Amino acid sequence: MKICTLLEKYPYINDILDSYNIKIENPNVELDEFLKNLNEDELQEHGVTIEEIKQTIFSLIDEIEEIRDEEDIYAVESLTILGGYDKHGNKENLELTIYKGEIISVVGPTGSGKSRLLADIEWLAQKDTITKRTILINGKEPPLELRYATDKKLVAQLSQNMNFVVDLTVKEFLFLHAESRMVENTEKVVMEIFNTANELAGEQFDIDAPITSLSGGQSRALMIADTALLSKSPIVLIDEIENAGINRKKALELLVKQDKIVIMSTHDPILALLANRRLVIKNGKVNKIIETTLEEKSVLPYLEELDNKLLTVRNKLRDGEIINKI
Ligand SMILES: Nc1ncnc2c1ncn2[C@@H]1O[C@H](COP(=O)(O)OP(=O)(O)OP(=O)(O)O)[C@@H](O)[C@H]1O
Repeated sequence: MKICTLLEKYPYINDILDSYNIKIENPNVELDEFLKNLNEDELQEHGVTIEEIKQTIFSLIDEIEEIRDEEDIYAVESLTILGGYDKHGNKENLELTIYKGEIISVVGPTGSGKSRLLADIEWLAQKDTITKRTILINGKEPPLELRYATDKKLVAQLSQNMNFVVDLTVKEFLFLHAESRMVENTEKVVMEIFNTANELAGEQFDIDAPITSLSGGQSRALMIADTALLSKSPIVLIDEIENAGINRKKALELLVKQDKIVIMSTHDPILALLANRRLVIKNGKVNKIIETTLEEKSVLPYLEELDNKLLTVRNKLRDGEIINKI
């Protein structure tokens, strides 16, 4: 490949050459040719050989390609669920495509199969779960390595009973995660997640608090802020966060703002109506898909008012007050 093409594709090569004071006189020559014509004596002053420079350039290219491949994996535009069979073996007539930035709610009676649907998505099922559903990413079967890789997770899960077990402070935990993601400006990202988590949480917490000391609501607020602002996973599954002690509406807005696909199983009417569409599960299959109309959405303020009233009573109970009128 010619030097000019290489530099265009991998501008970091410039930094390598600069560090050895190598100037490019003719960018139209092939890399091998260019390297062959370097002055060995001058390079010796920098304690490096032509072969070593070649190796450094090739390993840089490999590294960049690996990062680019990974970025491609996370570039999810859509997720498609192809139907399988219900609990009685009847066919599930379903071909549903969900696009990034969409919120889908999953509703249905207890035991109907809501968690199973989320598990199928998490597992990127390929007719190999009890429901025989198939999950496609960008309209295609996802690569096998994605299903088994522990470090490349397309799907992040948030659930009601999630707790931290590591002995770190909030700050240490966020720094560790941000550094492992190799983000630029780690401190800024960490503070953004921390502040966002505090906006979502019912009660505030300190950045130096041990994460094991956080309440359920605070832990979930931290996980949601972390998932939205740091995790690469483009698909987020939420299993019943109704009593999670967090601002649910803000949490959903935050995830959608990051262009994630959000799928949540819920019994909470407010959450269900915040979604663009809701899947009604019956006997282990998606029985209906309902678009949330403007008319349905217009009920939201009323439900939110009711919800706030209930919250007031709950707080009064907690504070040992007597409940009379609301
Ligand atoms: N299509 C299916 N075929 C066979 N079994 C199924 C199917 N769908 C769900 N099940 C099974 O039915 C049981 C109940 O399903 P699941 O736990 O998903 O229900 P749920 O709606 O999440 O209930 P809850 O609201 O109580 O959490 C599980 O054992 C699950 O594996």
